Amino acid sequence: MAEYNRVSECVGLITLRNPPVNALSAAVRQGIVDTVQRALSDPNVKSVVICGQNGIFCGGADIKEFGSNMTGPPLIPMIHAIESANKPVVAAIEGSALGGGLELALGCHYRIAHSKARLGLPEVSLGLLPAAGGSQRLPRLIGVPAALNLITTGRHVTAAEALQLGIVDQVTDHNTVDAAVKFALSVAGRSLDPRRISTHPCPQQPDLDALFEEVMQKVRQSARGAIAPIACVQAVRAAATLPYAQGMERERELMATLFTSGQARALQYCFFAERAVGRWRMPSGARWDTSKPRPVHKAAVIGLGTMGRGITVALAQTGLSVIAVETQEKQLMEAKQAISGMLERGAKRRGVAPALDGVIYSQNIQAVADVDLVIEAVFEDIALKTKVFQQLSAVCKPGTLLCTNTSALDVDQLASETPNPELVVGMHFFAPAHVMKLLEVVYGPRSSPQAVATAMQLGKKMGKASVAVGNCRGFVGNRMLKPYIEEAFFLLEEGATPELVDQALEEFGFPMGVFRMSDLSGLDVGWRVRKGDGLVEPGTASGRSARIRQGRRYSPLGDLLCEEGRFGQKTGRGWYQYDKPGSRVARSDPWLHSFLGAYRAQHGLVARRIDHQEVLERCLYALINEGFHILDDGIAAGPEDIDVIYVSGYGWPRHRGGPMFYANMVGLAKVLERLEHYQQLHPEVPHLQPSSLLRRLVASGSPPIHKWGEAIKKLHSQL
Ligand SMILES: CC(C)(COP(=O)(O)OP(=O)(O)OC[C@H]1O[C@@H](n2cnc3c(N)ncnc32)[C@H](O)[C@@H]1OP(=O)(O)O)[C@@H](O)C(=O)NCCC(=O)NCCSC(=O)C[C@@H](O)CCCCCCCCCCCCC(=O)O
Ligand SMILES: NC(=O)c1ccc[n+]([C@@H]2O[C@H](COP(=O)([O-])OP(=O)(O)OC[C@H]3O[C@@H](n4cnc5c(N)ncnc54)[C@H](O)[C@@H]3O)[C@@H](O)[C@H]2O)c1
Repeated sequence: MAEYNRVSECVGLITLRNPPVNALSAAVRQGIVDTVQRALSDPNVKSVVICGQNGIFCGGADIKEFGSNMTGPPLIPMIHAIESANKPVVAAIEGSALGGGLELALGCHYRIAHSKARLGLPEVSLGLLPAAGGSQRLPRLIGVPAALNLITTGRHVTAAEALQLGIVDQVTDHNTVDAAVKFALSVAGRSLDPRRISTHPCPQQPDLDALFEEVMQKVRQSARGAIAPIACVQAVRAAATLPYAQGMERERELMATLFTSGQARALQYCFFAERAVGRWRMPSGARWDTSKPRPVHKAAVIGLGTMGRGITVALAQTGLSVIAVETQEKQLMEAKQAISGMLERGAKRRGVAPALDGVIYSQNIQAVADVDLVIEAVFEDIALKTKVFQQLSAVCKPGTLLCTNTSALDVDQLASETPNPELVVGMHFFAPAHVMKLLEVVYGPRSSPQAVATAMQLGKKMGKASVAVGNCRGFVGNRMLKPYIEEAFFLLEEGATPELVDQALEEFGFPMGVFRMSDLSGLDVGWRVRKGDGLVEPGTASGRSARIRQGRRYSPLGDLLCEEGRFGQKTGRGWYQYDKPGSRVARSDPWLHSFLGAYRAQHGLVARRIDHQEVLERCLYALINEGFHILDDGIAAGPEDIDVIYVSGYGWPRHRGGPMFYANMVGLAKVLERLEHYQQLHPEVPHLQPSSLLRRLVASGSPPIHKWGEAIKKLHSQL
């Protein structure tokens, strides 16, 4: 709703009231229509101010309404009525003015913003475009290049940048509503014609065609198959080349296509999923809203290799004091230099002072005695980690939370080696830890809810998409990756090339296919894990039996490449070749193709034609199938947790919503049918055997994804 008051005798003050972000729900839109009409028809009112309650102007259209039948007055005529008003209307912007919120403000004649406010048109990240006139008014106000940048990226700008761009007329450090009321009084009676943005032409832009061509090319490249950024460019082009009314018609047409698209559904699902994972729950019944996190002021990182350095930076950047411990002197010196560099570069980017003094370096584990939380990032070796945890338990003050960044070791086992297993959780960061958005917070049966709450809160402070998951081999992300990678290896054996597999996955929307990714992260990483699992048998045994290990199909292709010293980018050779070790540009490698030919011949395999569809089905459905196992096992509390992990940590294209959302879109029955098909062809591959949860969901009528939680509970209670 919107509340109306008369202030300073002749200013009509309209306050949007719809917590938490004053989204433009049907009731708010009706409230605005009614209160604007009331202000305009009151002869005592000379000007109008629109603001939002609780320090936020407006978070835009109510996204929750999009999936339903939309009722209430539409936004476009509502904003048009404001712009056409014969009394000045001033937007008082505190907090955020985003999407429809900024479009509402652009319909006002003036905009006053608080210095801490943020403004933007983020519709593109929801698979939409600013379709309440934003795509037409913003270019008219700030010019085509700046509008293209804001609308195609959806980025939020600070009040200072908004002032510089000309989006707002004034920025205040004081009470924004008071400033806006004062301003409204000062402009009462002035001509409003120059203030109606829709009546302006777009500022002249030389070589418009070349500009749009260049932007379109860039946008297509970075969109990786997403359609909204392209529609955004088309809408701005309409603003630049057509009269306003025709531009609005084009905006409507483009929005009509986007609004009902699967991509918009996927992106809006991601928006809510990212918020839903913060409301974590454990199988014990412990939950986010009943578990109080401990305060963390001082933290420690043990082991300053690749991960420890990034974790130290991430912690220091949130303002924590960090004790960084490394046993090797040379490593410690190198780490100090690397961490300082990262902090300096990060601070420069954010325009703040680097938190160099926030980090204290030490070779002595005793230095961590008074920290509130420790993150261990030493070598992946259970004996070493156990020793470190025992030392920490002896050194740290009572109640210090002990976290491990292990990628694959058993968090429960580590916990059981400490006197206080309830204080132990996994904090699984991804490399580089100060950049990657994802954090898996891994709890074991003995982790206390408070420990989980503390790690989740710390993750949020670091700006991570933090997801609480149960303990199992590979947790959620890496466990699902295993069948995906294995299928890719099998496809090579059957006739595919790394180029074909990668192309199919990249066209699907991954930034890198599985083989280019493997070259980047290093083939030796998986090799070490497979060796540890007793799967690697050096040598050149041939035939089918050489490819069955531990009772299931196994491809030694990755091991054979490692035996050749081909570890990927770092050695300049892997699934592709590189100009030199460390180079990033992958080129097709004739050696690899002859190697594959010789391998198939040696194993009696006949290469067949494999198409993109098969690559996608085998790799992605195997991964999705593991996701269903994970849900069935209770390792992830819901499909949103899996999807957030994949979108924020594994490059799953956001416009496809994550693997479980994708399965829901494809249709569970279809996923099941294809898995059954491939399982018949490859009976020796257990990960192609459809999960019983998938079967049960299909048997219960394939409920939509937001009902899976309920369905899983019901199915479990029937077991
Ligand atoms: C605002 C934020 C920056 C606040 O962040 P903060 O961290 O403080 O809080 P949270 O993010 O945790 O949010 C708290 C809570 O609020 C929920 N929420 C936030 N924003 C919205 C929203 N806009 N709508 C609904 N709910 C919202 C959030 O989910 C949290 O609740 P939860 O229970 O999930 O924990 C931050 O929240 C933020 O960034 N919000 C999103 C901002 C945004 O993206 N805005 C744009 C929205 S889309 C839009 O505005 C579109 C406009 O251009 C209007 C277009 C008109 C459309 C009309 C339909 C036309 C149909 C076309 C068909 C044509 C047919 C034909 O003609 O033929
Ligand atoms: N590298 C990745 O991509 C990645 C991703 C996620 C998780 N992890 C996990 O993070 C952990 C660290 O991995 P990394 O890649 O950073 O390893 P790394 O080899 O780069 O660094 C480990 C560091 O720990 C130091 N160290 C060893 N024993 C120590 C001790 N007792 N006290 C203090 N320091 C000690 C070593 O000197 C070394 O500098 C592992 O458990 C790994 O599985 C790695």
